[in-house]
Amino acid sequence: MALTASIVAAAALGLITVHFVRWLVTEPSLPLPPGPPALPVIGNVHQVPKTFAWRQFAEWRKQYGSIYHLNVFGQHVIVLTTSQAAHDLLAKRGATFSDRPKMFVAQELALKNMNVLLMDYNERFKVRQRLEATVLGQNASSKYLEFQSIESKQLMYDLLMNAGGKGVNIHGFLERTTASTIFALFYGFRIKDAEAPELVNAMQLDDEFSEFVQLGAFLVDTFPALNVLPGPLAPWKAKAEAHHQRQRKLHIGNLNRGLKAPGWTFTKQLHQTVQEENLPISFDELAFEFGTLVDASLDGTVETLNWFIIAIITQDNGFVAKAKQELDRVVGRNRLPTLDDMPHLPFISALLEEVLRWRAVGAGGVPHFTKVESEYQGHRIPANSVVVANHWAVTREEAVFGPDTDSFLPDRWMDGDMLKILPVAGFGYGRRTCPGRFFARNMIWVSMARLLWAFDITPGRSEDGKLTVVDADGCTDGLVMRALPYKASFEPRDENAREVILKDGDTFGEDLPAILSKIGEQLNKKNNK
Ligand code: HEM
Repeated sequence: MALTASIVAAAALGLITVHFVRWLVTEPSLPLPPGPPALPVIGNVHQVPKTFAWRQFAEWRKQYGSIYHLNVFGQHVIVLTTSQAAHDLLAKRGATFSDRPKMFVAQELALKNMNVLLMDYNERFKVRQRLEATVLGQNASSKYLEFQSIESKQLMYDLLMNAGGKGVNIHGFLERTTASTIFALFYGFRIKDAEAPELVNAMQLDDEFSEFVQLGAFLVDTFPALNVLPGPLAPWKAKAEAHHQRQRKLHIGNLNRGLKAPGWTFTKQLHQTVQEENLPISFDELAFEFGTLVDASLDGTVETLNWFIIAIITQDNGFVAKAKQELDRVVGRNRLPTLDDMPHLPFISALLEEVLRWRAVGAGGVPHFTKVESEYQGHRIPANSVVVANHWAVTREEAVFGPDTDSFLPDRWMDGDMLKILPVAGFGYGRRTCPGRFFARNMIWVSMARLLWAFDITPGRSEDGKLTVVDADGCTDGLVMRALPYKASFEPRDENAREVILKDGDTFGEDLPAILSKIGEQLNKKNNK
């Protein structure tokens, strides 16, 4: 009896202890980060603007500081507004903060879980990340310089031929340049102009897809149980399936083309790796992997270059003349600058950093997700929170970047080592940092250097000859902040510039298979070492 009583007492004590420990672990012992006051059920939904929400998110830093909390229909959203907070959580605690929020319609229905950007940080994702690094890492990216140089020469030629005088909307030329570089390396064919069906098709699908990733676009994203509804009551199902089929047709068609193309391609290289290493990636999945990379590469690169032109037109406080002086001193007037000149052209590199800061094209940030609860600076970050670094706010931190963060001031990158070691917000953070950043940087740098070396760039003129006004703040909403259409005029700076561009600027006669084979040889020689 005494033994039974002792056992009962011990069991009771044990249970109390377990409950106490569980309470300690699970009960919210720390407060949530501060944030705007929430209403029952809808939380802060009524305070979040329907468009350009990222602007309000950046504004809230003034009231709530470097980390704040929103409630969106019960979903915890943690917004990070300083470089330090973003780096501390998304990079230093990457093992915890590298998943993605569930976007039911986009990821599960429209893409059948085949889009790497939306995948959770799991083994499946890591296999793809490793594959991407073999063709997009810093070392691999150095093998594409010659081809990137050819495409940027073509850009100079196109602008010389088409964008002088009253000027034109040059977006299509920038789009062609990036797309052609990417499509050639991935699939073995170049893009002649912005009307090429391969490019038009990809851009249309990209626009269509962005509808699927708008916050609140589908109620079923918030309540996935609604997906059991039959077709007529669940119109998103047919819409997502039709989109999936269109994407599949495009990506499978491109992959087959890349595998059959003469010379080396990304598709051949990675398809071979998948087979040799017996990786668990089906043909469809591989096709979608390439499709995602192509989509991700176009927007960021094209829009960053486009914002650079707008900076030249609207923000010139002397930086254009300074850049031209540096170029003329180092490069002279008889050849285009090349990526080999980079170490000697620090001001051009400062321009690149400043445009990535001034107009980080993913202004609202790309959301991460955490499945486990954690603590930061005395605040509780609940399990299953969306965690997003607001790039607009992070890039406007005066304590980091100095005063006047809304202005384009490249000199802020010329002195002070602190900025040089900062993770660049524009490419995201930690284990989800953009894998295409080396490739993109080279492409943008060489184009920027050549544009400044070759042209005087001014706003375009209207039919009656008046200078048009370019709005540096006008932009589209969405995941990528695109500038609104504008006209710009590109006149060669001097006869030398015209001659150099004309000399071998039309590059469509180049032997693409030979160039690609050489890239493949160099890449694999290095990889095998
Ligand atoms: C200036 C050009 C570019 C910018 C500003 C940019 C920006 C970004 C950002 C902000 C992210 C999200 C990072 C995060 O979640 O924290 C991202 C992801 C990604 N980017 Fe880029 N990107 C650019 C060019 C490229 C290029 C050229 C490629 C491929 C060739 C590429 C492929 C990707 C992919 C696949 C992801 C998804 C990574 C993941 O979810 O883990 N990007 N990029």
